[in-house]
Amino acid sequence: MKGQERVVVIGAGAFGTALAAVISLEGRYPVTLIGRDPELMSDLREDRVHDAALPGVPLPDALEFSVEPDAISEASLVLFAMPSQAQADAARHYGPYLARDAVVVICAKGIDKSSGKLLTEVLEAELPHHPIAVLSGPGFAADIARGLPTAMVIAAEDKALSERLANMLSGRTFRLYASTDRIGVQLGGALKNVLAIACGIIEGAGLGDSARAALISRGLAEMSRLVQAMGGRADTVRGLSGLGDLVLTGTSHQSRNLRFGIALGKGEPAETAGGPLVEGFHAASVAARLGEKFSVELPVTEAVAAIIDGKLDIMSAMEQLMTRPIKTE
Ligand SMILES: NC(=O)C1=CN([C@@H]2O[C@H](COP(=O)(O)OP(=O)(O)OC[C@H]3O[C@@H](n4cnc5c(N)ncnc54)[C@H](OP(=O)(O)O)[C@@H]3O)[C@@H](O)[C@H]2O)C=CC1
Ligand SMILES: O=C(CO)COP(=O)(O)O
Repeated sequence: MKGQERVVVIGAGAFGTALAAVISLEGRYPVTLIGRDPELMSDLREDRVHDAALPGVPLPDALEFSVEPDAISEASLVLFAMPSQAQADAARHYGPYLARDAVVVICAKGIDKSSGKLLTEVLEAELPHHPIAVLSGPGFAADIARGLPTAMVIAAEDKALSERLANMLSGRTFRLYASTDRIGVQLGGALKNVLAIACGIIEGAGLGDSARAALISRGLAEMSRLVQAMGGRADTVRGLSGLGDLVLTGTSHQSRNLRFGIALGKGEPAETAGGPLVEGFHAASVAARLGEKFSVELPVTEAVAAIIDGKLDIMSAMEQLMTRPIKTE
């Protein structure tokens, strides 16, 4: 990244708009938000509010909007803020417009379902000449956009790059920590969604707050095992991406994953309660398969995947989890 920095955020949904707004508000770099719907982008330019995604939140005057992919050609930093299952398509579509030394940041929390690969692997295959970083951690789009204090983590393989990105994107209300553990940061973001669904199931089925606390700590142990087996650092998930985000989305009704779990816990079928934006709905089965591939026990993740697939009912899942062989902690 040389010369004048320019930031582009692709994906004019809740998270993309919130990120573009909070970065633009600092006034340090020109920021453009790219969406696909010309009418929406024109309304955003005109009204400076995203009624569907962030109702009532004013967007900064300096924020630019575009539907043109070539708006990214001047950007030194490009944030991919579309859902996990759309990241590969987006890379194929926007890749040809990237500037030669542009850095790409994955802002989704999931695993690619069709390949079973981490999103960094998917984007590296599509965009082999660009460094790929990952942004994750606890932060609801609405909180970020409203200027409430939020801390997240940004991971890049290169330490200097991760620190540069954290400095570049942090501001008065949005604070980023730097990491070099892209595997831990991504898996923390993807697996916490599955565990937030489990917290929701517990709530919806009336199984009590003690069960939720047990699930959060045993879920964390599960995340650490998979991260380590896949080459990441176990302690990463005890930070913002992992524990931090699990505490947020496992307890706040703002979370779509928690709300989906509550609906399951109340007996709604997964097909009607789920949707493209419940990332854990997609990640559960693929994470369970990763557990098998890397010979790691993921009992909670496996139970959530089986409940979603209609292979296990909630009370049987609970019995299975409670009667596993006794272990040391
Ligand atoms: N909402 C939140 O609080 C947070 C969300 N995240 C993560 O951010 C990701 C996005 O979530 P969120 O913003 O809430 O979802 P939204 O549905 O609000 O936004 C998704 C956006 O992605 C766009 N999109 C979908 N497919 C493509 C594609 N192939 N190319 C370009 N754009 C595409 C959609 O555009 P269109 O409308 O044209 O389909 C839409 O604008 C998820 O992985 C989520 O886990 C992370 C932290 C917080
Ligand atoms: O990841 C999030 C906040 O950190 C958003 O969670 P949900 O996708 O469950 O709403």
